[in-house]
Order: sequence, then C-alpha cells, then structure tokens
Amino acid sequence: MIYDDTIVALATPPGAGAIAVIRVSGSKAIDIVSPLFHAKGEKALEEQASHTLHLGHIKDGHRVIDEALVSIFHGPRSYTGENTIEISCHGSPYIQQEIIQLLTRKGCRIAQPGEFTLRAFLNGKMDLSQAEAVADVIASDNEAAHQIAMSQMRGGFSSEINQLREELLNFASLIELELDFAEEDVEFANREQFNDLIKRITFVLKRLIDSFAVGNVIKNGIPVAIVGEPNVGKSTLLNALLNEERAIVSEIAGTTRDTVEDEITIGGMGFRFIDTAGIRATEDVVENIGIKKTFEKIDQAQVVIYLIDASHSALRASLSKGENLLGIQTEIEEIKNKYPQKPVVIVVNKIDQVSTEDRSSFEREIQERLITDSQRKNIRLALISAKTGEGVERLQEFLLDFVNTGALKNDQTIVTNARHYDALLKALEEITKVQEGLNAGLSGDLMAIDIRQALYHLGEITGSISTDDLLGNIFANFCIGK
Ligand SMILES: Nc1nc2c(c(=O)[nH]1)N(C=O)[C@@H](CNc1ccc(C(=O)N[C@@H](CCC(=O)O)C(=O)O)cc1)CN2
Ligand SMILES: Nc1nc2c(ncn2[C@@H]2O[C@H](COP(=O)(O)OP(=O)(O)OP(=O)(O)O)[C@@H](O)[C@H]2O)c(=O)[nH]1
Ligand SMILES: [Mg+2]
Repeated sequence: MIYDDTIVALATPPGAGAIAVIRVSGSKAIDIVSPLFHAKGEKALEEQASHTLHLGHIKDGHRVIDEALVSIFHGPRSYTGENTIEISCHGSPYIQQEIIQLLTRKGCRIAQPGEFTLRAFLNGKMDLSQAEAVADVIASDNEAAHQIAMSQMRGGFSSEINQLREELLNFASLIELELDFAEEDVEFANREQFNDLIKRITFVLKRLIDSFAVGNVIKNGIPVAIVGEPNVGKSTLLNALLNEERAIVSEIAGTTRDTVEDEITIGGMGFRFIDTAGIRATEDVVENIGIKKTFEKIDQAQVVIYLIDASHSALRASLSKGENLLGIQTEIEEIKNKYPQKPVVIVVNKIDQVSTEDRSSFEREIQERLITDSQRKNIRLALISAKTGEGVERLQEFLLDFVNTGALKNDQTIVTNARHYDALLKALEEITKVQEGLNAGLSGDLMAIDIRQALYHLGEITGSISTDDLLGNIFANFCIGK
C-alpha cells in the first residue's frame, strides 16, 4: 500500500444530513486545501495554528461551492499523524461530491476503507489491536460491547500483551547469551525465575483465551433459544420481544420451520433471540429438519425459554388431575439434565385466555412440580401473554438477572477478536513447549526457538509483527472515511 500521497474521503454517512465532514490527510493536505478556502480577514490556512477552526468559503475558481468550517491539524499532531484538514460543509450529497471532486482534481486520492486508521497505525499513533478496536467502537451497540471496545482502543489489552512480551524478551536475551558462552556452561537465566515467569504467562494466556467465549457473547448478544411445542406462541413472543413482526404467526401448528433470529438490547446487554420450530413427533420431512435444528439451537444457546400454552384444555385437565403435564415435565427434565448449567425460563403463555384462579394454580403447580429446590437457582417461572404483552417485561428482567449474577460480571480484559484469539492459542502452544523443555532440563538453544515463536505470535496481536496482507485484510473491513 502506498501511503505518501494525500487522501480524501467523506467521514460522515453518505446521503443528505445537516452537516457532512470531508477529511483530507497527507503531507500536502494543508497545501491542497489552502488555496480553495477563503476566510475573510484571516491569514492563509497554512499559517494557522494546529487544532484551530475557521469559517470561510470553499471555492472552485470564482464559483462558491459552500460556506464551510475548516479545521486544521499539523502532523504529527493529528489522528493519522499526518497533516490533516477537515471540512464541515452543508450535508447535501451534491455539495459533498463537488468538494471531493474538486480535491481529487487538485491532487488528492480517494481513500480506501480504513486508510486513515491504517495510516495512524503505520505512523505509530496506535498499535494494531487499538486500530481494530476503533472499528469495534463504531460497531458497538450496547453498553458492554462499548466498554470493551473503548478499553481496547485506549490500549488496555495492548499493554497487557506488551508486558508479557517484554518479560519474555528479557529471558530470551539471557538464554541466547548463554549460547555465546556454550563452552563455559554458564546459566545467565535463572531457571527457577524462568519457571515462575512461564507459569505466570501460561496463566494469563489461558485467562485471555477463556475470555473469548464471553467476548463473543457480548459482541453478538447472548443467545436465547425460544422452544416448546407447536402453536404455544413462540413466534408471537419473539415478535413481542423485538417489538416488530419478525416471524410469521398463525394458528396452524408447525408454522415455523426454519429458525428466525434477531438481536435487541435489554438494560444495556445484547440478547440474540432464536425462534425455533415447535418440538413434536411428525412425519413431515421439512418440519423434522426444523426440529433437528431446534435441538442444535438449544445446544448453542446460553439461555432457554421454554413455552407452555396455558389455554390448552388438555393441559389444564391434566394439571387438575395431577397428571404428567402432557409430557412437558419430561421435556423440561430432559433439558435440565442435558444442560445442568443452562438457565431456563419456563414461560406459561396465553394467560389472557385463562381465569385468575387458573393462573394461580398454574403458578403453584409448576413451582412445586417442575422447579425443585435444588434447581431454583437457574430456573425461573414467568406467566405472560405474548399477544397482549402482559408479563413480557418481567421475563426480560429474569434474563438480565441471569447475566448480572453470571459469569459476565468482571473487569478483566476480554478478548473479542478472532484474530487475537488465534494468536493467543498459538502463543500458548509455544509457551507450553517451553514449559515442557524446562521440565525436561532442555538446553537453552532449543528453548530459545520456542520463546521466539511465542514472542512472534504475541507481536502479531499488537502489530509489532505484521504483513501487508494482514493489514489489507483488517482495514478492508473498516468503513470509508475511518
Ligand atoms: N472531527 C473529528 N472528530 C473525531 C475524530 C476525528 O478524527 N475528527 N476522531 C477520529 O477517530 C475521534 C477523535 N480522535 C482523535 C484522536 C486524536 C486526535 C489528535 O489530534 N491527536 C493529536 C493531538 C493530541 C493532543 O494534542 O492532545 C496527537 O495524537 O498527536 C484527534 C482526534 C472522534 N471524533
Ligand atoms: N390468546 C392468545 N393467543 C396467542 C398468544 N400467543 C400466541 N397466540 C396465538 O397462538 C397461535 C400460535 O402462535 P405462534 O406464535 O405462531 O406459535 P408458535 O409456537 O411459533 O408455533 P409453531 O411455529 O407452529 O411452532 C397464533 O394464533 C397466535 O395468535 C397469547 O398470548 N394469547
Ligand atoms: Mg412459530
């Protein structure tokens, strides 16, 4: 990638808006914009101090394109580390295009996606994991994802990795020094201290690797599977939670064949709800594929919402006779046994169809018969009407409860990036080899190779080791103008 030219791009979303920001970065940014910008009674732009703002006109020859605010940043004191000009113009797509075309005619090149941030990285304004976090900050749509991305952008994760690298590098140098004195059989690197260090690094790497599961959940939302027999109102509940007609609802049992998923934020936490095909014995081939998928989705989900239809007459009859609740009991037992750790919310739906007395008997019976004491911790019961919305808020509170009392509450670094996860796994693999070498009393030269490999993989995370291909891949996924 060439990066000694001057680039331009729209930094605000395309289309009409109140104001649009056009960003210019590169050694000639100020020289290119200055002659196009006319501010009455002011010094020329190139003579203005860094980080100042100026009102004037953008002109193409004698033709005034717009009245605009222009800010100036002198490299290296800027986001990219280069000379930078930002033009805040009126947000008409026509004006935006006219200004960008004018700038390209005067020598700017249209920026690639992510190129401003790429330059910030190449100019040492941030390391690679911080640059990646910039994209995560922009994409964050809930409090938890935002917090992790901000901390990574500000260098939290980088400093943790750099600290490990530094300590490891220290030992690598000492061990390599031993190689120069191979004949004399000296040990510069104290093996006991080295052992302690390797143990500590192993511990930190494992913690970071484990955090990836949590990180993914936060980035993509906690998966919640909505399951139950056909026609109990699963799709209606999904729609109620999302507040839109996302899934098809009908009185015909077996309506949902394929799973339907969507994400919403509840109390700052992202949840991904998965509406599934109703579980029943059927000869229908397509429906059976859907049912098979339902079980896969239960596997992947972190929380299961199990729906029961309160208006089902057979269910009410069996309830009053103390029978096995139409096989529901068996099914819930099955879910509980198969996933003992998985939080389950039993939801009695369609309560708008039953009397107040029936409601309380449902509540009592299910509490007593389905939720035994030992399992109360991660089982909740909610009575709702997906159709009228009654009780849906309480259901949402239960979901938040699970999160707040669960594993997601900690302030340690959380890895959210698959590339980082991969590099951490590889680093751990090498460190494990070093540990084995130490245990076996291996000679320094052999261990030094594995240490260098571990250092290499840690360096991949922060970008102290990077290739054009890798950078191309990462920044191609950024938005234009970032
Ligand atoms: N208009 C505008 N808003 C923006 C950005 C931008 O580039 N332009 N940002 C872009 O993402 C974010 C802010 N990030 C920035 C980071 C550093 C510098 C900067 O000028 N840094 C210099 C000076 C630091 C100082 O004097 O304190 C430097 O690092 O040397 C500017 C913006 C969000 N809002
Ligand atoms: N009265 C009442 N009817 C409801 C309620 N929730 C759902 N229904 C109705 O129950 C029927 C089935 O609803 P769906 O949401 O399609 O049920 P489902 O569980 O997704 O069914 P399948 O996709 O076939 O497994 C529809 O006619 C809904 O209008 C409710 O709370 N009260
Ligand atoms: Mg359905």
